[in-house]
Amino acid sequence: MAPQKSTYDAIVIGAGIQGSFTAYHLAQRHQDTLLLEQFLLPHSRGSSHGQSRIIRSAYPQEYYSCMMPECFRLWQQLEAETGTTLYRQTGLVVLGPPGEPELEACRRSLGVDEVLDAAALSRRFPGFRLQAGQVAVLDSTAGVLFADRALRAVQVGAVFRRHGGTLRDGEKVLSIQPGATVTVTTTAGVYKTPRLIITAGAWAGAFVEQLGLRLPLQPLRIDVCYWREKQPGSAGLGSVSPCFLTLGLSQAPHGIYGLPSIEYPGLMKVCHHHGSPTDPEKRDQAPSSAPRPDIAVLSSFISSYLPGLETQPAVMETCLYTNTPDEDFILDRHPKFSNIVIGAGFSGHGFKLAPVVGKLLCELSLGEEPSYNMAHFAITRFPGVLGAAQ
Ligand SMILES: Cc1cc2nc3c(=O)[nH]c(=O)nc-3n(C[C@H](O)[C@H](O)[C@H](O)COP(=O)(O)OP(=O)(O)OC[C@H]3O[C@@H](n4cnc5c(N)ncnc54)[C@H](O)[C@@H]3O)c2cc1C
Ligand SMILES: O=C(O)[C@@H]1CCCCN1
Repeated sequence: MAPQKSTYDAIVIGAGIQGSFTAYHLAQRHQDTLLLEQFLLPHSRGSSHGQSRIIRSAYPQEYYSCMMPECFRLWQQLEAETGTTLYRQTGLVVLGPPGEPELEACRRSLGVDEVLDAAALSRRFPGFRLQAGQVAVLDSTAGVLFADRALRAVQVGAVFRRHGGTLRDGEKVLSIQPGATVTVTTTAGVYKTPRLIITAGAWAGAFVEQLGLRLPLQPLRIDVCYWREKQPGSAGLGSVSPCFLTLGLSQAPHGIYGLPSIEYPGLMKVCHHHGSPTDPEKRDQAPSSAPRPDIAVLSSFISSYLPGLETQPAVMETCLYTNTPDEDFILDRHPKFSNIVIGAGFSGHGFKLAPVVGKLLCELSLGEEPSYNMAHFAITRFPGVLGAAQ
C-alpha cells in the first residue's frame, strides 16, 4: 500500500455543512484539500443531519439577506453539478404583531413583499389561524432544502472530488500545533498544512481552547418535533403549506418555526427555536422524566395557530444548535495565528447560508479580502476571547 499522504494545501476539521462547503470552495480554487470528520459518515450527532432546513430571503439583518441571492445561486449550481434536487420552493410566512421591528426588517429585506391579515392568511393557507391584529409577511422565494442529500452532494459531488479533494471520516482530530506550517494530529495520522480551517460545530468551543481561545459558544439540545395532521391533507396543511416562523410573540419570545409535511407523510415539523444547554457528548443523557418546556410551548402554539394538528408530537428527534450571545456567526482568523480560520456559532440558522459561509472561510484562509462585510462575524466582538492565550 502507498504511504498515506501527509501534506496538504489546506485542512478542514469537521464535515458538517459548513466544513464541507469550505472544502468544496478550496478544492474549486485548486487547493489540495483534506476534510477530516471524527464520525463515520453519514452521522446524526451534530447539527447538519435530517431531511429538511428552511431557506428564505426574509431576514431581519441586512448582512444576512444580502448573502441570500448568492446562496440561492450556489445551491442551484450544486443541484446542476450533481444532478440532484436539493430544494423545494414552498414559500414562507413570517407571523407576528404588526410593527414588530424584526418583522418590519424582514419585510424590508424582501423588497417586494405581501402582507396578509388573519382573514387573508386563512384564505390563502387554510391551516393557519392568526390571532386578531396579527399579520403575516409572505416570502415567496423561500422553501425547504433537503439537508442530508445536500450534505452528501457537497461532500461527494463533482467539484470536491474532481479537484482531488480528500475526505477522511472516522478520524478525530486530537491536537493542533500552530505555526507557519500547522501540524494536525488525528487518531490515524499526522498532517501538515499552511492553512487550517476549524468548523467543528458544537465541539468548536472546547476544541479551540488548545489554541488559547475562549469563545462564548453554547451548545443547545433542540427537540425536533413532528405533529400529525388530524385529517391528513384536509386541514390546508400537509405538503402544500408554506414554511413559517414567528417573531415577537409573547408566548414564544425565542420564536417557533415550521415546515410542511415533507419528511414524514402527514407529519408537519414544528419546533421551538430554543433548547437546553448541553454538552455534545452528553446530549442523550437528559433524564426522560425532566419537564419539557419546549413541548409545552409548542402544544399551546399549535392549539391556537395550527388547529388541524394534534397537540402532542408524533415523532421527536434531536439536533444541536451552537449559539453565540448575539446569535451571529463567528467567521474569522484566529487573532494570533492568522493561518488558522474559525467558522462557528451558527446559532440555528446556518444551513441555508453555508454556500457563502464556505466561500468566506475559503477566502479568509487564502489571505484574500472577503466578498462580504465581516464586521458582524469578528471574534474580537466578544471581550476576553484571548484570556487564555498561549
Ligand atoms: C433542529 C435544527 C433546525 C435547524 N433549522 C435550520 C433551518 O431551518 N435553516 C437553516 O439555515 N439552518 C437551520 N439550522 C442550523 C443548521 O443546521 C446549522 O447551522 C448547521 O448545520 C451547522 O453546521 P456545522 O457544520 O457548523 O456543524 P455540524 O454539522 O455539527 O458539523 C461539525 C462537524 O465537526 C465534527 N467534529 C467536531 N470535532 C471534531 C474533531 N475533533 N475532529 C474531527 N471532526 C470533528 C463533528 O463530528 C461534526 O460532524 C437548524 C439546526 C437545527 C439543530
Ligand atoms: O434558519 C432558519 O430559517 C430557521 C428559522 C427558525 C429557526 C430555525 N432556523
